[in-house]
Amino acid sequence: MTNTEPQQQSGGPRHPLLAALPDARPLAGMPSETLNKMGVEIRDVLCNLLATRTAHFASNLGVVELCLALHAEFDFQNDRLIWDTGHQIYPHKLVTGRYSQFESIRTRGGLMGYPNPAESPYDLFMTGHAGSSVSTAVGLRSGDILTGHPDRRTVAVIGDGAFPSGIVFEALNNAGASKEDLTVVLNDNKMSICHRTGAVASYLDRLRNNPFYTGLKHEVVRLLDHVPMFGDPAERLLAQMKEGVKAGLLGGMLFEELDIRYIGPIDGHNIALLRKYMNLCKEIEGPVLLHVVTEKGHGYKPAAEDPVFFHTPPAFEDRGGTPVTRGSDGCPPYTTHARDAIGEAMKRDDRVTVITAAMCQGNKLEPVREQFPERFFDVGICESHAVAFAAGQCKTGMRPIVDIYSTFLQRSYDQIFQEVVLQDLPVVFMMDRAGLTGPDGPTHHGVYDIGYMRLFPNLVLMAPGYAAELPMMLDACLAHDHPTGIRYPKASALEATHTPAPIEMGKAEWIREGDDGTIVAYGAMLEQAIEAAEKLEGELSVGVVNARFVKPIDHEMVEKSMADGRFVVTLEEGTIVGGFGSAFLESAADQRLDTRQIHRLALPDVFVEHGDRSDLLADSSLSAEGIANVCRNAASNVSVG
Ligand SMILES: Cc1ncc(C[n+]2csc(CCOP(=O)(O)OP(=O)(O)O)c2C)c(N)n1
Ligand SMILES: CC(=O)[C@@H](O)[C@H](O)COP(=O)(O)O
Ligand SMILES: [Mg+2]
Repeated sequence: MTNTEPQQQSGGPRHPLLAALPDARPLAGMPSETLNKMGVEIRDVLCNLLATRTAHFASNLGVVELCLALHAEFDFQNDRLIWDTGHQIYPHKLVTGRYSQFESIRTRGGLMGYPNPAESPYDLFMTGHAGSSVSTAVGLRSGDILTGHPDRRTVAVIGDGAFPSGIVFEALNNAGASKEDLTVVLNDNKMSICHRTGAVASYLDRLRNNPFYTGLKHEVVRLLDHVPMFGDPAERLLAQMKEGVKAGLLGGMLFEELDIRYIGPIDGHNIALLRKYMNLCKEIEGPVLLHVVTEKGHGYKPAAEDPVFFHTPPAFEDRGGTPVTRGSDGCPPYTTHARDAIGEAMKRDDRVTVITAAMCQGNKLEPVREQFPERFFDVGICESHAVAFAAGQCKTGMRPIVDIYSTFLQRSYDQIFQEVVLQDLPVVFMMDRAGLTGPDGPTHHGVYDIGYMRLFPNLVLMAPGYAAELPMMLDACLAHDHPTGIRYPKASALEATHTPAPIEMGKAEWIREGDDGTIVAYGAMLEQAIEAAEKLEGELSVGVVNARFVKPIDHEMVEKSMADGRFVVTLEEGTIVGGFGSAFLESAADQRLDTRQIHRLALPDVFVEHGDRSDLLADSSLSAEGIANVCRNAASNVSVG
């Protein structure tokens, strides 16, 4: 499947070099040719993995040589290594003693798809959000000095997509001033998930054209050396230009001016060269930025040609060099409905804009980008900026939609507070992936937004229970002159058969009435609620409410659902702490209702692991069967006097 197939030894293991590695230490003694052979094995493992499941692919293919060179030149049992974001961690896992468990990656109970300190001392932080690597590396260096370990070296590897995050510049600001030893490896593959955007991207493009990389440096410096240093003013001007040009040849002036030595760009697929420059970095005192050029998807041609699709492709089978994916089944996901609703709103009203923080592909916004290029904004992995930018647009009378995954929106909490809700600006937050994200796990589950958003005054928060509601909700948000938010999970959207009640701010929708109890679902859990009520027919008469709003919550609905001592089961795909169930309890308590009738079903107050979404939901009784059982218990246990 790889361009360079590993040689199967008769009767031997398929990946003899990887299989023989207890940890990364033996790499130090290996010649670069052996490491190249190990690289072939790693790519073979990666390609085979993708035949079985969706996983991060192109980014991992691109860092194989970089990973091997790093582990050959440093000892990360003692030294410190942080992979920014962590989605490109697979080669690192394969060489740090986890080859034999690798088959389990991204499955329940198996290896995580991100760094995980519980798995290995080689993984220092559990991460999945981009941008923090340089900061944690600067902190590690500082702590190692304070605790008497100045011998330890510190390396952060950060991609060009993550690099423009504001926090990276905060860290470089600190690193340059501290003058402590630190190596930042900038892995420049010209890609974020989509094509990278912004001025830093253009700067990196210019650095790539640097003669140092293109091989012309020696030649140009030789020519410049023939420019006379003394003589008439014209010659002196030339001499000054010579120094300027030389500085330009070295490139990286942006970093040099911050007291960070810039080296590169160098070929990130040449292990021997990488090792040479890593050694140079070790020699240099103070912070160094090593600019490494790689190809995302390197070693598997289709991935190199289409790194956007192959960032996290669905499982595919390689048929003679052509990847063949299985067709998807089921109803379209909420994300598709959200995208269509955004497109329609932009068609109708030219004040509407959409802002993504580097997730155009994940949010399926490509057609919107094509149709409305002047009102589509990809600001890069800069969520805080995205929100403040939206606030600025809003002030001018525009109607921005901020389309960000729930978990990544956490990065912009203060901008939501200060720039948007405190100003009461009508920004619309579309919180995609609000719920369990399956194999990505705890770094990516969007399970906190209900709690963290509902604290703010002015903000109206809602969640659709079925597909047709999403465009109705977006229209309601855009017609509302205050901040609003809509949350929806990574799941296919229920195609409800009833005629939806019109959206009225703060009003729930009754789906069916019941004499014994009521299930009140916030968002996509409505599907399981309806199924549970149907299962219980003949046993219990259970009503179903589509709550629609967590803020303002429908107090009348709360009162009515509990009337005559009926039990209530609240449902949400979010943490039990401070979520919809809590809002329901608060409303019931404020109305002096008997809160013993209320049972909250939500995700537990722990970090939920990675795994299949429906399995993880079932663990918390958030399956139709689980909900039905809770209703049965509630009916038999709750006695209201
Ligand atoms: C804060 C945050 N926002 C968005 C993402 C989603 N995301 C994961 S990887 C990625 C692209 C990263 O690009 P780069 O750092 O260049 O790594 P590459 O995949 O190119 O190797 C994005 C946008 C994230 N993980 N964290
Ligand atoms: C590493 C990262 O943050 C993204 O690649 C993320 O895994 C994408 O998630 P989706 O596949 O749900 O878009
Ligand atoms: Mg990149």
